[in-house]
Amino acid sequence: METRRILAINPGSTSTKIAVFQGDKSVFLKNIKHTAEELAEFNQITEQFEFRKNIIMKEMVDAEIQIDLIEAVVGRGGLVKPIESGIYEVNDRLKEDLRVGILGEHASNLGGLIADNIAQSLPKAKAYIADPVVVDEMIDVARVSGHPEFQRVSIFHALNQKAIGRAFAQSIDKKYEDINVIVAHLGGGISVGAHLKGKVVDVNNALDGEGPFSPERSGSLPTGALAKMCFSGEYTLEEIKKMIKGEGGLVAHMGTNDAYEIELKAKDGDAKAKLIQDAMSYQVAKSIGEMAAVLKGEVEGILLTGGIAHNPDLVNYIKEMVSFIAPVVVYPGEDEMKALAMNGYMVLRNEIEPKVYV
Ligand SMILES: Nc1ncnc2c1ncn2[C@@H]1O[C@H](COP(=O)(O)OP(=O)(O)O)[C@@H](O)[C@H]1O
Ligand SMILES: CCCC(=O)OP(=O)(O)O
Repeated sequence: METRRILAINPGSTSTKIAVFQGDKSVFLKNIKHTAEELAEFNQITEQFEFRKNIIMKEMVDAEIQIDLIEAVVGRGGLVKPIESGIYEVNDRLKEDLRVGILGEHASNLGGLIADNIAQSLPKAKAYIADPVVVDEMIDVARVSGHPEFQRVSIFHALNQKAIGRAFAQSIDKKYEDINVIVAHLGGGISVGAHLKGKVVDVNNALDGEGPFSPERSGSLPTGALAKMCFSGEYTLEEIKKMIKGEGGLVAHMGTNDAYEIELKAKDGDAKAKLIQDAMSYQVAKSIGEMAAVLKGEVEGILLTGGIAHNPDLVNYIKEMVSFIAPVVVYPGEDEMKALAMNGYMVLRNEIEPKVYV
């Protein structure tokens, strides 16, 4: 029996997920949900460090995990500099970039920081991040926006999108690097990526006002109206930023980041809940159509994943709009915990060399 233990830490915008693996077997998995009110008391993501770390430690103590035996702590990577896909050992430069949020603020910035803090308290553990949200494989033409002052950037659920792309490829006995797929991750944020033979050549910036709206993000907004609002004198920059991330999307329309609550309300006959849920589904389907054009229609599968992919009404809405492109396959939830842990396990087995963040 494999004794090496790996701790995977995944701070998301609406949850903190933790898993402990013994070798390649999951021995503990927990998803702690955070309400919008609970998180509203923190002005900056780094202020949530103690809150989220304490939850992780308490859950492991309650579950009687032998913490001292953990040899690798792998956090979901955050908004560091754009980097290639892979696993990176946490070093001082990485920590500094996560702390200042060199590309912005997101809960995943805490992944590497908490992993490092926990690893340092253990006798033989090292800390890593894997496939952070800034994995950048975009083609040049996709980077150009409508004004040279603005460049499109790759910020998305890279870890889960790639894990699901690989799982789908395996299910059809092909290699991820040989097929084209469109992956829509439907979580606290929503990203829709065009995977061209193993590279995500275009994807919406899921964090900062691009693509479909999500439980807590506005997605693309009418630019002229937004500019006017910015200079109306009625809002501070912080307030506008919150409209785009944190208090946009479902939170703004419905007062909650819980898509399940909206699903139940819509089922119960609440017309507003149904309209907003349909609008979110409609925007996801439109983005999938865009990515089909990026892949010139050569699409092996459209893969829906993330917590909201549990919602059958939303999934059916999207399927009706996009099934003409390619078969739609649903992977509710995510494969991030396993992906994080397996990256750590491969390092422990010397099967892969962790990359150095510079
Ligand atoms: N069984 C379910 N049915 C419908 N929606 C769900 C279900 N489980 C989770 N969700 C919704 O998924 C969203 C969170 O997705 P998740 O991928 O866990 O996000 P994140 O990692 O960004 O916090 C929440 O809005 C939640 O309400
Ligand atoms: C920063 C892009 C990834 C993202 O949106 O993650 P969450 O859905 O966990 O917020």
